[in-house]
Amino acid sequence: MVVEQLVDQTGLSRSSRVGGDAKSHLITISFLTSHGFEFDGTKFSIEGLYPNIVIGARGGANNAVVDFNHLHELANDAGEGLDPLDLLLGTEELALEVLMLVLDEEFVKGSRADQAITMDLSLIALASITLVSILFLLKFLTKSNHGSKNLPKGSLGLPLIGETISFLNALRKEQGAEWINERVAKYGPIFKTSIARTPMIFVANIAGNKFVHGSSNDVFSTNQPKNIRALHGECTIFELSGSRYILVKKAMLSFLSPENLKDYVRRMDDLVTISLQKETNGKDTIKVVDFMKKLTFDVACDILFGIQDVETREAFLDDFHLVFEAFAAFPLEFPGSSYSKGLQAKARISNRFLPILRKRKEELSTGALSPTNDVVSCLLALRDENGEPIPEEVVVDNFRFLIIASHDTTAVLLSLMVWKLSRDKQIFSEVLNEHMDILRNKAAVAEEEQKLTWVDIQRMKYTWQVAQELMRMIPPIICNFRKALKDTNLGGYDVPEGWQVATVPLGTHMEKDIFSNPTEFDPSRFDKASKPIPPYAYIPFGAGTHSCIGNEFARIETLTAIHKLVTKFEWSQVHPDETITRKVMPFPSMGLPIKVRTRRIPT
Ligand code: HEM
Repeated sequence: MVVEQLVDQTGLSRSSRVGGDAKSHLITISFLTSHGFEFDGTKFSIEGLYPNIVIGARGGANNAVVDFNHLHELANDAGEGLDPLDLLLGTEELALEVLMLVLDEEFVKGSRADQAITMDLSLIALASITLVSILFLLKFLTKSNHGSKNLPKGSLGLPLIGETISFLNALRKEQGAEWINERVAKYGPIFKTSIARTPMIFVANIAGNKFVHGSSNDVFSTNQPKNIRALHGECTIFELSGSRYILVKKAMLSFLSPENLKDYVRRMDDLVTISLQKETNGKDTIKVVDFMKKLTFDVACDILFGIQDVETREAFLDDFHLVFEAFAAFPLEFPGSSYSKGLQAKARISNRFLPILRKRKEELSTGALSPTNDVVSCLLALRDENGEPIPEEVVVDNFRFLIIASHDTTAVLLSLMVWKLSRDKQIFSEVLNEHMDILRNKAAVAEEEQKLTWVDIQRMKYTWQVAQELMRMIPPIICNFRKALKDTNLGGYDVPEGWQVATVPLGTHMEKDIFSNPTEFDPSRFDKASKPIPPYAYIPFGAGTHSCIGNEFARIETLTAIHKLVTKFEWSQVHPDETITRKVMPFPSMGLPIKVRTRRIPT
């Protein structure tokens, strides 16, 4: 049963089943070899990387067995829902990374690097007991630290792993709502858990959202969990506070406020038109997810940062993708892990960006460039209360932050829109009518005048309602993190200083007392005339002080791209059953390939 579960849930293939010990974990040789392990007939090792980790093999050449018998038994005895299977039930990559974590951190750390240790089954069993002893000791210590506190109910899982694997697994299958609902049913809308080695309190109701997002900055800060901060940087707008935060935010807002955005509509029209032409030229199939990621990246580079050079953009894009991948990876640094690759990519982005920054600085000093030219120039021209410029690190970190905040989020929304429009004829025909009306109104004017305007964007009401409903059911951002700066009380529970708190949009978005028939896709909920949505209930763009300042930018970009797509092309999904999967961000699982052809507009 355990073996079957492992094989089913990891998707690992195995050529034959050997052993059959229900409490052993089987990993196929092909899986290990494809991840760099070498097999010498009896045992595996990774030459070079991990000379002192060797996994015992038994039953011939087909399977390696990692025996967590004792871990399993002890976890069962503890009766706290601890499941060592979680260790190996993630994706192949996660399984390997977690395996490494367990072997590397707990078993092998103390050994001399030049001494190869063969971990045969009995050694692994012995090590399992040691591991469990350490884990329970840690758990005991963790508990005793907060013994007198009234913490929310919930499980912290295993100290090292917490509930990371089951959480990431649920997201991967777009079952985040189920993961949350299960815990809400068991523990209530405020519950504790531990993700990515960080104890956390999840909040899934309006009162909790209001308390967390509405509190002053001395109660909760937007400081991110360690693994996310390492990827974003220490000086992003989320990590800044006080006057430095206000200074940087004002600079960003000067580019993102609705008044200024009016001027970008034509430029967005140009960028979308050119990108679509390039992408569809000579092709009958395009991959929507890749296209949307590139489009939103190009738009941010061009409009916000004035980076027009195509080669520079492409080099940046590859590294940004590695950083995104790392957000979804188990936060473990070892050569070749996704997390390490993300950190290296982050460093390369900074190095590539620094010469651009220095050139802008020089041009600003000679007057060749105005601070209103782009966000970087604007940040460089800032002076703090002492008349000092802000450190370069702040500019670099916020360049990376803005690209990350603006690009994948909007690419998610656009991909979800195309996915939904491809499979729902009625919604598609209402959207098409809205856009054809706008096009018909422009038929009589000169070509240059046919570009979209701010007024046209305001007329795309129904299309935006579809987008809003998609973000209700599949919010691009799954959690908003806060850190308690002092002991506080949330819904009757103690929140210890230093703990991470996460509001979960799905908690209220799928609440039937707020959104009737929440599993039904109904854009009319967002029609002004229908039942008003209470504050802090609908939070895809967050709420309160730190709510998204790019929501209007995202709206214009989404509506412009959908306008061009529906009016210029007809398309159909290559895989009509394609589902949504979330590796942090929810994208169509196969990248959403569509067959496209130019739309014939009746004369
Ligand atoms: C569909 C697209 C987008 C979604 C769903 C989204 C979502 C969010 C959310 C949920 C937050 C609040 C996070 C929190 O409270 O912890 C946020 C903040 C932020 N977003 Fe967005 N965002 C989107 C697009 C954009 C764009 C296009 C930009 C910039 C051009 C942007 C810039 C920012 C910034 C700077 C913040 C931080 C504000 C602050 O801390 O004061 N976002 N976004």
